[in-house]
Amino acid sequence: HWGYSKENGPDVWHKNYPVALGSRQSPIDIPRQVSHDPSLGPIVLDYDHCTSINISNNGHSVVVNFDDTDDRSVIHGGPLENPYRLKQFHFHWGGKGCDGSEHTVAGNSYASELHLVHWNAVKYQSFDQAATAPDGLAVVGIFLETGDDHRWLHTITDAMYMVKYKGSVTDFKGFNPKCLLPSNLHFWTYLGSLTTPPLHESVTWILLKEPIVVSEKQLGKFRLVLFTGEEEDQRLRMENNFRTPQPLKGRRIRSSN
Ligand SMILES: CC(C)NC[C@H](O)COc1ccc(S(N)(=O)=O)cc1
Ligand SMILES: [Zn+2]
Repeated sequence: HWGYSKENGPDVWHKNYPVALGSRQSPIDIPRQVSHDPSLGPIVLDYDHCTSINISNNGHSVVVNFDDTDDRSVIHGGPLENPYRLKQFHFHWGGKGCDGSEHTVAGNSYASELHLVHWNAVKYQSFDQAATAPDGLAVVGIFLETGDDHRWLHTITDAMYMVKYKGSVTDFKGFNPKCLLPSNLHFWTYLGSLTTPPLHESVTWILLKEPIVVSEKQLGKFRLVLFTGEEEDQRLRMENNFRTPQPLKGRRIRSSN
């Protein structure tokens, strides 16, 4: 099965997922100069009646899942022609003192990257169906840099204790990811893919320019989570669960204000 080690990591994913060598793969490096598109309106995250359900360890990341049976939590505006429904969010991070973001900015990585995953419920009947369509998904990427404690991240890192092992899941209700947003929503946007298998080329990426700040101590709690299940002999710490930047292949990246 795919993972992030030498024998099953990003460099060999193309063997089982040939789209890994495709023309709109993610993540990418965001160059210093990006064309500013004044026609790009602001993105709006309507998460007021947010409905988180649980938090789980899927063996690749820690995921907070949402009830996506109606349009209670949606993102719209920016490059999007429809509202997209919030399905889950998860993180990618590095090892102790090392960077672990997936996208880079002018060649620079951040300590971690948060992905808020949404799907186009106007055009498609389910997340899995939307995930195979070129306009099916919209993922908001938020960079995490180290500094002071993040005032709300502890609710997530405390819950991570409960999902130490692959396959574990625990209740996680009433969490509104709005508390994880930076102060301004200026963004870059481009057409890309899932950054893990099945690597479907179905994602409109919306990357926020302003990182949020979390402490090294809080990031350390991410690394107490394991890639491996409770019944496995090996105990592999979950860290460096990121794919490195992929070829741009002529794609345009647009910048909001
Ligand atoms: C059946 C298939 C579509 N299921 C997909 C699976 O849930 C993985 O979904 C995802 C969702 C988001 C991402 S990322 N890192 O690009 O935000 C990667 C994989
Ligand atoms: Zn991700």
